[in-house]
Amino acid sequence: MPDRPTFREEPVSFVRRSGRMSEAQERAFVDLAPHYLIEVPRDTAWTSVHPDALMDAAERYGRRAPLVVEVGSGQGHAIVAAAAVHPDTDFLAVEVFRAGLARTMLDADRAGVRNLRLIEANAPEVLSSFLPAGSADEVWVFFPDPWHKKRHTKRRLVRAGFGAIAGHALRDGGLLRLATDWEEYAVQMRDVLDAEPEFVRAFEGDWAERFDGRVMTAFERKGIAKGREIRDLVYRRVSQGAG
Ligand SMILES: C[S@@+](CC[C@H](N)C(=O)[O-])C[C@H]1O[C@@H](n2cnc3c(N)ncnc32)[C@H](O)[C@@H]1O
Repeated sequence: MPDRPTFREEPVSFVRRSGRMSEAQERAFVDLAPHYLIEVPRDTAWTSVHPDALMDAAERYGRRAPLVVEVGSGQGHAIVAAAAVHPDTDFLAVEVFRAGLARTMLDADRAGVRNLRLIEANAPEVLSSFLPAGSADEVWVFFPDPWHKKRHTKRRLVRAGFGAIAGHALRDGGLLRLATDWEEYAVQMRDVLDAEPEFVRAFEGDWAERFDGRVMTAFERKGIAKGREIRDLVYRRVSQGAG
């Protein structure tokens, strides 16, 4: 019996966007991907990470350092900025949006960022299959698609079961940081993670303080412009049985 979730049977939290990439973006894939992009061995379906593949961080980054993973990194604004100011930490951006990955590589290259790698794949698969257990110090989920229509909420990334998926990749004591401008999704995230035995709240009161390592992205700006509250959450992974 397989002991990993089979993601092809689950609704995914993204739609594949078509649309052409600009010339610069196409070039990023040719010129910059060899340095930045980690090719993940795949199963037959596009999104399926091969269940036997495992990332060797020391080989990928050429050293051993704390690892921060951002899932759904979009254009890469947050992770490129963080990688630039924390050269002693390794960063991994996981995204399905090719033009966003291209933009991330171009910005990283321009900023001289070398401690960043990118993966084009369905994030839950990367967290649960490709990253070795306990290999990440932090997992970030900033402004995930809210899928606000009732019939779509099952597509949300942070839903029942997500704690186990993120918890697999995180080391004991590691942090799961989240932010959203969608109040009802924020409440769902908190309910889901409060119920996960391997996580405890790392904040007091109803919501966490704004994470000062998170730069303002277009999604946050848009939420603020629409008068929405930005909600931050942060959870600490505890070893099973200790929490
Ligand atoms: C609303 S955007 C936010 C981007 C970025 N975090 C920010 O704050 O600017 C959400 C992003 O998550 C990506 N995404 C959604 N589901 C994903 C998944 N399962 N795996 C990888 N990326 C995903 C989407 O392609 C999109 O770029």
